[in-house]
Amino acid sequence: MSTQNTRKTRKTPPAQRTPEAPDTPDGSDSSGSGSGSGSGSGSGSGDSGADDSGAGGQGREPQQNGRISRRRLLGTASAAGAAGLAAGAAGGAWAHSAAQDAPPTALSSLGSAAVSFHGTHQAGIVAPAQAHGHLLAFDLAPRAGRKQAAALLRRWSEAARRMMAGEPPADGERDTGIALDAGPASLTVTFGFGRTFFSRTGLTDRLPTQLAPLPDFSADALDKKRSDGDLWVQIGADDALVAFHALRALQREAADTARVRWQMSGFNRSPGATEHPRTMRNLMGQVDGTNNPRPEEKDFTERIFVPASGAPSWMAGGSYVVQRRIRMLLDAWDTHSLGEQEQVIGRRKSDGAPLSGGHERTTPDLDKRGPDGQPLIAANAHIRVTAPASNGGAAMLRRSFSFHDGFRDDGTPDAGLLFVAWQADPLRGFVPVQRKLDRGDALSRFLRHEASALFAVPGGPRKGEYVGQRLLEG
Ligand SMILES: C=CC1=C(C)c2cc3[nH]c(cc4nc(cc5[nH]c(cc1n2)c(C)c5CCC(=O)O)C(CCC(=O)O)=C4C)c(C)c3C=C
Ligand SMILES: [Fe+2]
Repeated sequence: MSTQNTRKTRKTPPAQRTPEAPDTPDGSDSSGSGSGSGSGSGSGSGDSGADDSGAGGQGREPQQNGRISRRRLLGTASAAGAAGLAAGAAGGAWAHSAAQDAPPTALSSLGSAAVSFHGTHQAGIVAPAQAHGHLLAFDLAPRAGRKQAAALLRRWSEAARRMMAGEPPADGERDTGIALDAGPASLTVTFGFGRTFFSRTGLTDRLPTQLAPLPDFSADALDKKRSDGDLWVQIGADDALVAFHALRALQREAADTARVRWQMSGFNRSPGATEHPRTMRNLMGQVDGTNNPRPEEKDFTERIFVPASGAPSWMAGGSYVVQRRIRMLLDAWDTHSLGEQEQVIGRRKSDGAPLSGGHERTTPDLDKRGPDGQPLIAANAHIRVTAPASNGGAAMLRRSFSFHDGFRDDGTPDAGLLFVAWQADPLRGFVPVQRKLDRGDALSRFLRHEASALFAVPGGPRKGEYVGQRLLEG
């Protein structure tokens, strides 16, 4: 599978690094050449076809996503301690003077990971979700049409390409400076088009049938002001300032052409926070993302992406994203015992293993019964109701962010999941599964669906192209 490419940038020249600190877990130099000549000197050539895989929601193995340089271990306190121990072991006057005279050594490798803007698919779909995310929709200004929209997408694409490479968003323009000192920190920027974009720009003949409005679900209590929108932007980065810098740069660039309709911010676990890369946890404490489709599965690409021969042609390599703000009733959730909580999902809370036995990656046995004759995974357990086998094979790639926007008037947390699901066709992904959930699974009574949106996310741009060019100029 060819997806967007990844590479490593090196902000810290080799001369500034301690000789004890290995570049990679096995101690080999991840730069390949070892010349450390700045951006693009890493093991990938930037556009060489390296895979942005790693399965959304899965733990981040350096070898899985090719995005991790100088081992993220160095970003942890224990790693900093280990580096200190190594320096101590070298001992003597050299170590002492090196500590005093050498320029400061980078404590973290998080910043140096870069994702390429170019590729078959846009960045920010297959790569694991970053620690910080901003999801926002813009509406075109009343006087803005197709020409202004095209100019905006061109400006946005150039700014995104530059920031994802660790550069300021525009040449010769005063940057805000918010991300100064940091590398790209795995920044990805992803752009999409909502149904209303096509009427605003006179492009209704190019409206994909897949952008038909989602059906009404009985459990929905949607805030229209925080739903839908002409344009969608997803920003993810492993550094909060890098993420905000991108958000601010794109919002400034929109200028008079488009206004923010809504914005939601979320988070995930920081890389390096766990001893080993692990699947994410959500705010209910569950391991979340285990049974996502995986890039190595043979039907992954056809499930998630529009094929090259797909219709409309401008969506080749693209995907459809459903975003929902789902508030969790955490106070109610917390009143339930561990056993009850595990029954709701059908998996163990500690390690995500199915209640039918095994470990996290064991296929759940939906037929297995306990000594009482009852199914070990309850009839209304979330994983039974959402399993592709229960929904005519419907599958989606979930790549969500948790959110916490303070506390509501009643004192309960305004927190939950910014659910983000990717699929080649929402009618074979989100819609049938949500229809089933809407009839009631055990989890639904702890959730409130408060906002919803569906966007067409075109394929990744080729070099020199901007996102959506095939739609706007094709
Ligand atoms: C319409 C689709 C889905 C919504 C909405 C949804 C909300 C939601 N889910 C969790 C927590 C978990 N979901 C898990 C699995 C899972 N969920 C969906 C779909 C929706 N979830 C699918 C398709 C699956 C995979 C099913 C399977 O094939 O086994 C799990 C288990 C671990 C995992 O596989 O990820 C958890 C936990 C929350 C908290 C939530 C809304 C806030
Ligand atoms: Fe789920």
